[in-house]
Amino acid sequence: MANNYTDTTLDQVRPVLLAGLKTDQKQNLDYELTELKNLALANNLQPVETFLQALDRPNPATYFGKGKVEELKVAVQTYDADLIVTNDELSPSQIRNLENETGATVVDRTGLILDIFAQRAQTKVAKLQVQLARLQYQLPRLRTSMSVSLDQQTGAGGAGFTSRGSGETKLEQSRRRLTNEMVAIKRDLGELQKDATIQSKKRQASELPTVALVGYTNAGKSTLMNQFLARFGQGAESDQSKQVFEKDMLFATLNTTIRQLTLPDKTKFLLSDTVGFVSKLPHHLVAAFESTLQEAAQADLLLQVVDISDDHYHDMMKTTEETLIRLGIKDKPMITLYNKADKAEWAFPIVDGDHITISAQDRESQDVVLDHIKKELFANMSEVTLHIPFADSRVVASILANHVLLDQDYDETGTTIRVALNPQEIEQHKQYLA
Ligand SMILES: Nc1nc2c(ncn2[C@@H]2O[C@H](COP(=O)(O)OP(=O)(O)OP(=O)(O)O)[C@@H](O)[C@H]2O)c(=O)[nH]1
Ligand SMILES: [Mg+2]
Repeated sequence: MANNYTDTTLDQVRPVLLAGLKTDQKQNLDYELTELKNLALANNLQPVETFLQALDRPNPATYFGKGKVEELKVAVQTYDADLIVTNDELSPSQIRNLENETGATVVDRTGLILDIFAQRAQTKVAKLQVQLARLQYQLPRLRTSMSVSLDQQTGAGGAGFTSRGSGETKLEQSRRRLTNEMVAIKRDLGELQKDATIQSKKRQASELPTVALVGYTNAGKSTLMNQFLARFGQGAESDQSKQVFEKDMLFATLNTTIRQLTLPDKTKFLLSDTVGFVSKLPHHLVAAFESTLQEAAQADLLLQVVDISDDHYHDMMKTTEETLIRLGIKDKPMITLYNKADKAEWAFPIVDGDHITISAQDRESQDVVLDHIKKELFANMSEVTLHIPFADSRVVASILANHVLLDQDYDETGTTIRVALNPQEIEQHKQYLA
């Protein structure tokens, strides 16, 4: 099967061949290839043709079988394409052999994702995390680039050492350089993340519940965050410069932003926005972004944002679920937001249990989402009557700073108030229970 991406007007971008294996009946190749194509486009590459082969298992030497390798070699010349992108992560020797056989540079899905992350990284932490992931990916592959020329000289195709002496020493030097760099990055990240840990502890101490936006990349998480910030952010946070970055592109967000929202009824909670997911997220990247991604693990409630205008939205939801499990996040309360209903031409807002169809920019949708968040977060609140002596009147003030007053009365000994509190707060104020 060959897809023709006929848009050849973009001559400034590099033509690229996509190639993948079908090894498993259950595999959703169509979804994976659409993703791969989008990842390539995000890297300014123009896919010109897709090559697929059904194999029970990848060829250990060249990943593809002999015939397909030959086809790729011909296509490299036909399209004058010097790049092949593969759907799976290849071993260093598979990449090297495929490069030798086809005469093109081979980049696997992991390499492609790492390159996009590298282009997008803005903050110091994100830059260090991406660089760490890249070095970890490069380390076992060092021999690839070094030995391409060596193999060509000696005519050796298979794995193994093709050179001793100066070449190997250089390899050793490169390895040491990479390893040293990785140690330095980890140290710097450790320092920067110490601050983050302190802030996270402070947040926990503030006892405000946390809600985390999660989901596939480009689903609309940051857009929703900005809409809420503009309406309920803390003073300056509703100003444009304090908004998070939202854009129609893969991996617009690479860092985590947490902000406090205060609703008109005084309800307060923290909302976090973080990196989006894609299927087969490289494990080096997950490891390097661990602390960034862990924000969701700390949350009391997840909001999974789904782009229902994308035909593959079911697969994207599956990818999100799988990624959450990989991060050790399961059994957390979650509200699913079917977003971009305006684009998909679905009716909105529509509530179906914990699934809500919305459009991120629509106020009514936002209100419905907030109602649900409140129900989830404060489901365990109960109305109580407290009798607080005048001597403790600052307790009245502190409760009313965060809660809506349902009823109030006075007598000669103190104030009686009726409010909805959570179990911890009830415990905290139990001496005043009337
Ligand atoms: N039509 C429509 N577009 C939307 C909606 N929500 C978001 N978008 C657009 O979708 C694109 C991606 O939005 P973002 O908010 O950056 O997506 P994200 O989930 O934060 O993406 P990453 O940070 O890359 O993971 C932007 O161009 C938004 O304007 C919506 O409800 N309707
Ligand atoms: Mg975002």
